[in-house]
Amino acid sequence: MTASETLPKVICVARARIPTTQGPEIFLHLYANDKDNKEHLAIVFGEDIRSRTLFKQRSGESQQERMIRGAYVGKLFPGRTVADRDERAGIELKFSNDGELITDEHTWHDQDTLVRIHSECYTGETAWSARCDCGEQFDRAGKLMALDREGDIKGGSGKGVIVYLRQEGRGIGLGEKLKAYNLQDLGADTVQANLMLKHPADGRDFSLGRAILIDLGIEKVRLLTNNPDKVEQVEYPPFLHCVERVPMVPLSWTSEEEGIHSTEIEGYLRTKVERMGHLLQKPLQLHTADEVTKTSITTRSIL
Ligand SMILES: Nc1nc2c(ncn2[C@@H]2O[C@H](COP(=O)(O)OP(=O)(O)OP(=O)(O)O)[C@@H](O)[C@H]2O)c(=O)[nH]1
Ligand SMILES: [Zn+2]
Repeated sequence: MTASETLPKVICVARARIPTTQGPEIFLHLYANDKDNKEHLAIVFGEDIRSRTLFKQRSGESQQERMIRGAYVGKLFPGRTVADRDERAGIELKFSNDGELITDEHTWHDQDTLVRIHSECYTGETAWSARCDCGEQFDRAGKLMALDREGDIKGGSGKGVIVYLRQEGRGIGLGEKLKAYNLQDLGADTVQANLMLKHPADGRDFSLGRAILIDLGIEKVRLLTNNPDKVEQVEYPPFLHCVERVPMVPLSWTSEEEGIHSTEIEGYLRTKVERMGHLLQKPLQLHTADEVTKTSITTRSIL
């Protein structure tokens, strides 16, 4: 993907601090755009990852109005009157003559950033579905962004972005996805079911994800995905570059207790690998010496 490809216009409408039940606070950004009328989101770990469209100064706008939109530096507290300066923290943002945010030490830039471009999945994220791993991926992405590392995976150390695209059902919407589930219960796989409903296997468009990342000043992306198409979509020189693909191995593949264990999930993952080219491989199950004398390496059938 090169910069000659048109980038949709996005504008961050509002941002708010969300203390989470998991520990770290996040900054939820809501976007409007010129391609669809959906409210795409960015879940941002780190106060200093700043949306350029949110922070751009608007003529005639008061400091109070800026704070209400979420275009403030540092922390809000009762009695605060200036958005662009946090007296308590001693931080002040600078702007160019035409009101653009000037990137300085108070704004995250030019560093590798852990990113997930995640498509909405109501069933997997909210309805406890064991048909897919979307909910697990969403949770793990957030966890990894808060951690310095998890096993041999370098985390985000409190910095990261989950771009949350309202592309339910790989873009076909929840109603059609429910019909696809019924077709799957009748024996179709997730690709066949989409095609039988006269939809493309995967009709998603990640250009809004690119535009949101660029708006947030992200340049070098460590992308949490198994989907090669997402890696390709994030390449947008000279603005955006995927420096690393960070695999998301299903928890159930490395743990008997954790993760989703269901017949449906095996078929879902199998289809991703065999029919959608996802880069997923079951880790080798190494028998440790104290379990068996032989040191054979056995691999469970991949799928
Ligand atoms: N049409 C259809 N969509 C599904 C089905 N199961 C999950 N989905 C959708 O597939 C999408 C999952 O996408 P993501 O988890 O963001 O990404 P991915 O393409 O699976 O690749 P990763 O980044 O490796 O997770 C969501 O929009 C889900 O709603 C299904 O059976 N049929
Ligand atoms: Zn899902």
